[in-house]
Amino acid sequence: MTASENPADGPVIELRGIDKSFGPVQVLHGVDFEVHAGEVTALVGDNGAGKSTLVKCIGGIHPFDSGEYLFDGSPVHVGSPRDAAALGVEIVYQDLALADNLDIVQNMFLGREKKRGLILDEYAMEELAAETLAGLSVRTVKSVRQQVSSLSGGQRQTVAIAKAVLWNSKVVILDEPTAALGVAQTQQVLELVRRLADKGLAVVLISHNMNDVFAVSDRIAALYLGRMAAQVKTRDVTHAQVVELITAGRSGDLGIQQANGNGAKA
Ligand SMILES: Nc1ncnc2c1ncn2[C@@H]1O[C@H](COP(=O)(O)OP(=O)(O)OP(=O)(O)O)[C@@H](O)[C@H]1O
Repeated sequence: MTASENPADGPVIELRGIDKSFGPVQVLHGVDFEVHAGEVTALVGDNGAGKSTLVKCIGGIHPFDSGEYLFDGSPVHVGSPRDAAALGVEIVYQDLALADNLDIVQNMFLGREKKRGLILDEYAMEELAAETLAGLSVRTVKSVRQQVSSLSGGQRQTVAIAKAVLWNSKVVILDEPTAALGVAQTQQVLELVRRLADKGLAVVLISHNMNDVFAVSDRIAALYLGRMAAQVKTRDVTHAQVVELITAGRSGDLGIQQANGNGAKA
């Protein structure tokens, strides 16, 4: 276990004072954000608050204008998704980007196929795909050779998450993974999200669903109009306070200490 896998240690990712504009429009204003190993950090905020933009800065898709990006405590330059992947940062988007006409193994290794010489090592990929799914206690998928088009929404989300953790990821960012799912499938995906953190990964969960946020997160980071309104321990806040943070950018009865994520430990 490396230092970053111990939740008692510092954040895996720490962003300080991130500013980001698109042309004349400033979308992120001095945003500080931390994610910790072994924890689920829910990133919440109203439509247009800047959640996707922040995550795309973390994933190297958008360069930010100013601010610092620290990984395991050291400053890094993440200028492309490849840089982010090299650090072990993977983003699973809501629209998933799985190829329907390919099977689970082909999807999980798409663009990063294992080869023996010039030949695809189908057996090794099959085994690793099955191992990864089993390691995440995913039992709903019958065969790793199943076409992705035949999977349910929850199974697709599961495959997309398994694909992200296949590459020794340290940080997995999930963009609204339950948005299109029914009750039972949402439950399965949330359990998987929790297991990822329990295995030592740092998980960021973008969500509009307060029930999901409170069911699975350890911390909540609330963006309001491109500013970080608060980062708090989930156990230190109520639904009503989080809703206030999202809709008004503050919560009257939330202490400054907590708003800075330094709330008293229970
Ligand atoms: N490529 C872009 N060019 C110009 N403006 C952009 C671009 N991407 C995002 N924006 C603007 O930045 C702001 C924040 O958008 P962003 O998608 O980050 O919000 P969000 O919190 O993820 O919202 P939602 O919950 O609706 O997905 C919005 O006003 C949006 O119009």
